[in-house]
Amino acid sequence: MKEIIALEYQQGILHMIDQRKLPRQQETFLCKTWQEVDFAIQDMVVRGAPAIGAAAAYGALLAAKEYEKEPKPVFLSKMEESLSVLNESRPTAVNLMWAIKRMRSLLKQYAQESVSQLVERIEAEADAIVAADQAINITMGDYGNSIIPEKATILTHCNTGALATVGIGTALGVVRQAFRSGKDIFVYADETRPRLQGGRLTAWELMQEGIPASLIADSVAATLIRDGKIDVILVGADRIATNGDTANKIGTFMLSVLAKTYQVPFYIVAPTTTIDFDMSHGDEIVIEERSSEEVTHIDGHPTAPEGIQVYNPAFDVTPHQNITGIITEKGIIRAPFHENIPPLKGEE
Ligand SMILES: CSC[C@H]1O[C@H](OP(=O)(O)O)[C@H](O)[C@@H]1O
Repeated sequence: MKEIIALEYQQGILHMIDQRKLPRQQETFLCKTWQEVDFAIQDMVVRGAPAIGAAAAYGALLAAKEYEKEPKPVFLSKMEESLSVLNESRPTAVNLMWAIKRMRSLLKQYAQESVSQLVERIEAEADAIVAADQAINITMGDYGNSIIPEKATILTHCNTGALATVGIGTALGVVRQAFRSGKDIFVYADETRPRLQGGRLTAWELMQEGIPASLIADSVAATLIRDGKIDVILVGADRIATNGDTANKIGTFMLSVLAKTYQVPFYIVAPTTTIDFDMSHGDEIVIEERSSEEVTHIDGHPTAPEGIQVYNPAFDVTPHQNITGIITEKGIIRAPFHENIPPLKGEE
């Protein structure tokens, strides 16, 4: 089975699957400049917390290549300008800011080196972020598979697969590992209004993999949960506070309330790069608001009356009290999360 690769850097160009066009058109979006990466993240050509972190890292590399002929002071100044813009391309997913922070730290730590050496280090760092995410996805998938019963019916929300990462996925990575390990699982995938990441992207990934599944309108989940049809709910994350409060795609909070009411296990699946160690609770998380057209149009066709007011938050925050566990590459973190969320490596 051909692995899905959301983005790939090849000889000065960042190749991305254009996720705005899937599943009916499989097109590649080419980024030759950091500004094109900034646009691609904002317009969700590439999306998903880990994937946009990797995209931003290669955006930094494209900037470094663009400015590498400049004198070092000019190079460093222009790099900071580009990193600042990339850092603002989407506000909620912490992986983006984490990738930019890694590039800033690298430029500071090796500021005495030549520009060409700095460019090489930036490329190596971007490649390392990709390699790490690929490995982390497998480890998380295996930890997650340990809590998936044989013949489990799993509910997913949004897209948390290969298209949201640079590996096999987070929550959908757990689904993949369970399926690949031979478990007879079934998936209900929320279509996830308004951008339909579930209906377009997760459905496509599940069919590519041959995983038995049904696509559902988001509101169907409540009846399935009430009627005991769901054994476990797996969702991704964009930012996790150190008390376990988690920002994820809009609609996640509602699922968590249903899960708690009907005692269905509700797991977040995310790498520790999604934990914001500077944030102690979810109230502080900035929730991205996106355009009205995402709600009033489908595939560019208007569905709502012209001029209707729209409120379109792209994420919501699930309180830690509703979360059974957080599946990471370091194991499954359970409550009390503020005690069990591991310190950053090197801060142990
Ligand atoms: C690997 S989890 C990705 C996470 O990102 C998605 O948001 P978006 O499609 O807007 O980037 C969603 O919240 C997923 O859970």
